[in-house]
Amino acid sequence: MVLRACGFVIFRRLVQKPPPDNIEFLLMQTSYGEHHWTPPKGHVDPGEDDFTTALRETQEEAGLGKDHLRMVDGFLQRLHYRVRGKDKEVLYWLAELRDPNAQVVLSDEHQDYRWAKLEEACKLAKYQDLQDTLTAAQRYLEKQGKQ
Ligand SMILES: Nc1nc2c(ncn2[C@@H]2O[C@H](COP(=O)(O)OP(=O)(O)OP(=O)(O)OP(=O)(O)OC[C@H]3O[C@@H](n4cnc5c(=O)[nH]c(N)nc54)[C@H](O)[C@@H]3O)[C@@H](O)[C@H]2O)c(=O)[nH]1
Repeated sequence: MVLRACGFVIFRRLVQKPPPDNIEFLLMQTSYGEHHWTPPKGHVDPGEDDFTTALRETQEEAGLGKDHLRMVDGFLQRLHYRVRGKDKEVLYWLAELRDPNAQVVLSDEHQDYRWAKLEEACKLAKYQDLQDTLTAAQRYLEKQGKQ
């Protein structure tokens, strides 16, 4: 059985800085296990579609709902890694926080969060596949900005 989780790479743009240095990614640190950092995401419930999971988990874990977010079309990353002997697939969509000052509200599952520029975000993310995902998001947004 393949474990499956879905979520959002969420970013905000700082108004006081010019692109591309104005992009910050949201990473959250688990309150359990090895206290790893990831964007909001979680397991797909039985019968639930992937995008609904991503929205639900983002609401539950970060207190950010659909109205807080602007979806970025055309970006979807699939990560594959092993967790406790099982294959896991994680899907991340990309969304911008509409109000860069909107408050993140954590659940019991996380003990800390950070808005981080790409370099710091990659350090927190630690895993190469998640670093690649964040880098792909940054490149995607920079490319969009040039069009
Ligand atoms: N007490 C306790 N409880 C736990 C533990 N574990 C879970 N719970 C419970 O489960 C619930 C969470 O439910 P959801 O929110 O629905 O699901 P997810 O968001 O999917 O949550 P997970 O944390 O299970 O999944 P991952 O983030 O995938 O971490 C799993 C492993 O993979 C590594 N890893 C992480 N990201 C990457 C990556 O991008 N790339 C690579 N290569 N590796 C990566 C990571 O370092 C770790 O070793 C919690 O409420 C807890 O009750 C635990 O160790 N102790």
